[in-house]
Order: sequence, then structure tokens, then C-alpha cells
Amino acid sequence: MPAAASALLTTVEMGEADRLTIASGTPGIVLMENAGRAVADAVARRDPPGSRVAVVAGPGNNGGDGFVAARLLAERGFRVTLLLVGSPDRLKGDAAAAAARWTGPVVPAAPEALAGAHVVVDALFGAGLDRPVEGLPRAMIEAMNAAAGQGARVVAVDLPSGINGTTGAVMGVAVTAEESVTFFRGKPGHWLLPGRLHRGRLTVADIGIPDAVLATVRPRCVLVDADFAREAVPVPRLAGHKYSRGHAVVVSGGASTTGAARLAARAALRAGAGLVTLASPPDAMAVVAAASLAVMVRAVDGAAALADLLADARFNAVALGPGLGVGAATRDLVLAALAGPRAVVLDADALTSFSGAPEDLFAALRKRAGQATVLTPHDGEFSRLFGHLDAVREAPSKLDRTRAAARAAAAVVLCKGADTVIADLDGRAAINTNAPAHLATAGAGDVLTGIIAGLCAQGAGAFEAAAAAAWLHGAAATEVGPGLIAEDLSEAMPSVYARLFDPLAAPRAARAGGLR
Ligand SMILES: NC(=O)C1=CN([C@@H]2O[C@H](COP(=O)(O)OP(=O)(O)OC[C@H]3O[C@@H](n4cnc5c(N)ncnc54)[C@H](O)[C@@H]3O)[C@@H](O)[C@H]2O)[C@@H](O)CC1
Ligand SMILES: Nc1ncnc2c1ncn2[C@@H]1O[C@H](COP(=O)(O)OP(=O)(O)O)[C@@H](O)[C@H]1O
Ligand SMILES: [K+]
Repeated sequence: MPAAASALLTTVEMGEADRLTIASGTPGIVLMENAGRAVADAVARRDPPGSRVAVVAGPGNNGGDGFVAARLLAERGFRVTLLLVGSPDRLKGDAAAAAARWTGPVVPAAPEALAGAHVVVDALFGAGLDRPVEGLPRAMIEAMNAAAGQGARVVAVDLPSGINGTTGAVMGVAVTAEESVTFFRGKPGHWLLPGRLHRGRLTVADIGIPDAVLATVRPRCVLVDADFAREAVPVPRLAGHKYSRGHAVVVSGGASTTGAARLAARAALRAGAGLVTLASPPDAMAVVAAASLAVMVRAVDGAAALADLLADARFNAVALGPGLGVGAATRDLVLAALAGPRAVVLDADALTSFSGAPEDLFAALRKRAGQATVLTPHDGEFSRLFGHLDAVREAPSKLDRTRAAARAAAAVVLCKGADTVIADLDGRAAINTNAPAHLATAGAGDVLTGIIAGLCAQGAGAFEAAAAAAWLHGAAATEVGPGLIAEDLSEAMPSVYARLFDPLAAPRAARAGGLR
């Protein structure tokens, strides 16, 4: 997996990272002191001494972090109240040790005790949350949210209480924090929805866990970032030529629905494919050809003709689906594309055409397992194709759902959305979250398909291509800003690449002396 720096740890993996660190000589109470200090620092960064701080501490080590933060904030002149959910004599281990160092009163938690707080430290539940929240803990979470509504700043320790760190799910009810301070690495639940909407600003604090533990923990999920994209995007070689940058084929729909494939084709070219050909039904040739300059056009009439075209091994990546139409003709085109050694990207109608018979698609995909194949469903296409599978229905998160789909289809699956998840069939996964909400516009998905095909044509692996494409796509949308239409995305790619490969490069408009 590239970019270990962006690994996301499940709560189980985080527990193992803690254990390995403790076993190699750093006492747990030292980790807890560091965690509590990071929380106190986060409070002190924005609120002055003298502010009233209510720390809501729970029965486990998350509460222990809260006791440490309470002590350090009191030492720095904050007016701290410690509200405990549970009984002090039930605290154990490091949490009991942290509580023993707190010399102020331990007040039994009650919702009304939050009145007048400037800052609420949510140290109720973290990684240990293992069931839906009810009773007093629920009342305290509701009270913390009500305090936020009255203007208090809520700083969550590790996770907003009620959010499952591994899945991002709300377990009954959850705190909505202004900031969450987590330790060592982010967790999937900080990035998957709805968890991401609850955690506010995310601060990742070093608490003394060495990076070396990752070699043992072997986390299986990363957050896609610029480093990931930089590593995954093939860089053209000086000695290369357009043929060594690959030749992508995008299959177009009929005369009235060529736009989607044209968007994908242009994106494949902008992503860096050496050549791109639109395979067009004869009736659409005139419109496709008139609208294409650098993109080439070939007449391809049906599945047998596509197979003939693709017999030329130089066509090393093919994308199908955008604007193709739903039905038997599209199924045949897909099966023809899958029957050879090139990379295949399936989107939109290529997926929906198999919704009545997903096993037919999966069988064809299994035959080519090991070759690059990417499926890019949005939620609707995903449930049409995978919704019948028990492993998908029972998966606790989008991350696990997408992994189950990748295993069933023997392909890389990219499930779109604000929390786009990319899963490989071996369990590797990535979450991409850089897309602004204005990316949700007609044709944006077609562009993503083209970027993936363009990266595959250049030789990127299917998983790396899909994850990096999602990031580039989000970066392009950010570059364009509100008002974006799908056509803009490809035009923003040169700017995105310029900054990716030269972090000092200014945005294009700024370089030209313009205002952004
Ligand atoms: N040594 C370590 O393992 C470290 C742990 N740290 C902190 O420890 C936290 C994890 O601590 P724990 O594993 O003790 O777990 P938590 O403190 O998150 O919660 C576990 C406690 O909550 C109870 N509980 C769980 N779900 C509940 C529900 N729905 N209703 C009522 N009670 C519920 C459990 O029975 C248990 O008593 C992390 O989130 C982090 O804040 C940090 O101090 C860093 C070091
Ligand atoms: N709320 C959102 N925030 C950010 N990106 C989003 C959001 N909703 C959708 N997207 C992205 O917008 C694109 C829409 O693609 P898709 O649904 O296939 O549309 P189309 O078929 O019109 O191209 C995807 O890349 C998806 O991840
Ligand atoms: K918490």
C-alpha cells in the first residue's frame, strides 16, 4: 500500500498499536497523559484561561483521557468541572490512575450540569463503544449537543461519542463536535459518512506510538491524498512516446447519447493516455467526429466489431457505460471487452445492464481475475448489482460493503459519493474525501471513468488508478469551484497535475496574473 502516513486504523487495529507500544516499553499511562495533553492543547489553542470547561468522562480509557485533560486545563487556569458517567470506583487500569491524579471534585454527570460551559470536552466513549447508547449516556450526548446549540465549543476525545470509529455509524445518538482530537492515525469513522459530519475539524496527535508498529498492524485502508496520487500516476518518461503512454478506447452510445462517452474520452486524454479512440456506432460517427479533435474516432458496429478492434493489443484500456444504453447490446459489448487482456472500466449503463443477471457479469469478471478491472457504481448502481448479496447486506459500513462487492465481482469496485470507497479484491481499500459537494453534477461520473481509463492505459494498477483518479477528480472540482459543469473537469487537469508534481507551482490563474 502506498503512503503509510495516511493509513486509517480500525478500532481493533488501534488497540493493537497501543498494545504493541506498551509491550515495547512505553507505559499505557504515558500514552494516556500524552492523549490528555493533546486534548488540553486543543482547548487552549482557541479558548483563553478562565473559560469554563465541562469534561464529560465515561467509564473507560476515553474517560481517562478526559481526567488528564481536566487536570492539565485546571493547572493552566481554566475553570474545570469533571462530570463522570458511572461510578469512580468502577474505573480500572490507566483510567483509574488518571482519575487518581485529578484532585478536583468528581461530579455525577447530569445534563443540567453543562449549563454555562464555554467548552465541553466529550470524553464519554471512544474506541470502546460497542452498543447503542441509551439512558444517562444518551442524555449526556443530547445535552452536549444542546450546549453546542447554546454556543459552547465541543471538543471530542478520539471520536465524537456515539460514532463507531471503524464504520462511521451513529450508534443510536452521537455528539456533533467542533473538533475531534484523535491519536496516532485517523480512523475510517472520521471519514466515512455520517461520522465525518459529526467530528468537526480533525486533529491527529502524536502520543508516542512509533510508526514502526504499522508494519505489524498492517492496516488495510488508507485515506487517498496527494502523496497517494503522486505515487500512483505514471510519469511520462523522456524517452517515451505517445504509444508508450497507452491507447484508451471509450465506447460511445448512439447518435443522441454521445456526450457522456466524449466527456470520458477527453478525460482519459487529459489524464495522460497517449492516444484515445472513441468507438462509435456508425450512425453516430458524424456527430462524434465533428466534436473530437485530439480524440480519434472509429466506427464500431456491435460486440463482434468491438472484439475485432480490440484484437489489436495496443488498445490497452477500454471504458464502457456512459451513455451506452441499458440492454442486451450493452451486455454483449461489455462481455466482448472483458474477453481480452486489456484494462476495463465499467460504469453507468454497463453496470445497470446486468442488474437482472449480475452473476453473468461476475462470471465474466472472475475469468479475468488478475487483470485490471474497475467498476464505478454510484449508490443506485451498486445496490442494483450487489444488493442481493448477504455479505453486502450484512456489511456494517460502506467500506465493508464495497470490499464485499469487490470480492464477489473479482474486480476493483469504486463506490461513489462524498465518501468514495475504493476496494480491491484482496481487502485493500481506500477512502477519498476531497470532492466538494458541487462535483455532484451531470456527467461528472463519466469524467471519472475516463480518468481511470487514462491512468490504466499508462500502466497504473487498477486499484491505484481508481483511487488516484477519485482524488484527481475531486482536486479538479475544487480547482474549478462552484458553478462547475462536467466539461470543466478535464480542463482543470493540467493545473491539478502541475501542483501535484510541483507543489510550489501556483494555480494557473495566479501564474497568469489573474485573480482566483
Ligand atoms: N492505552 C490505550 O489503549 C489508550 C487508549 N486511549 C483512549 O482510550 C479509548 C478507548 O478506551 P476503552 O477501550 O476503554 O473504551 P472507551 O473508553 O471508549 O469505552 C469503553 C467503556 O464504555 C462502555 N460502553 C461502551 N459502549 C457503551 C454504551 N453504548 N453505553 C454504555 N456504556 C458503553 C464499555 O462497557 C466500557 O466501560 C480511546 O478512544 C482513547 O480515547 C488513549 O488514552 C491512548 C492510549
Ligand atoms: N455530496 C457529494 N460530495 C462530493 N462528491 C459527490 C457528492 N455526491 C456525488 N459526488 C460525486 O459526483 C460524481 C457523480 O457521478 P455519477 O453519479 O456517476 O453522475 P453522472 O452519471 O451524472 O456522471 C461522482 O464522482 C461522485 O463521487
Ligand atoms: K469521545
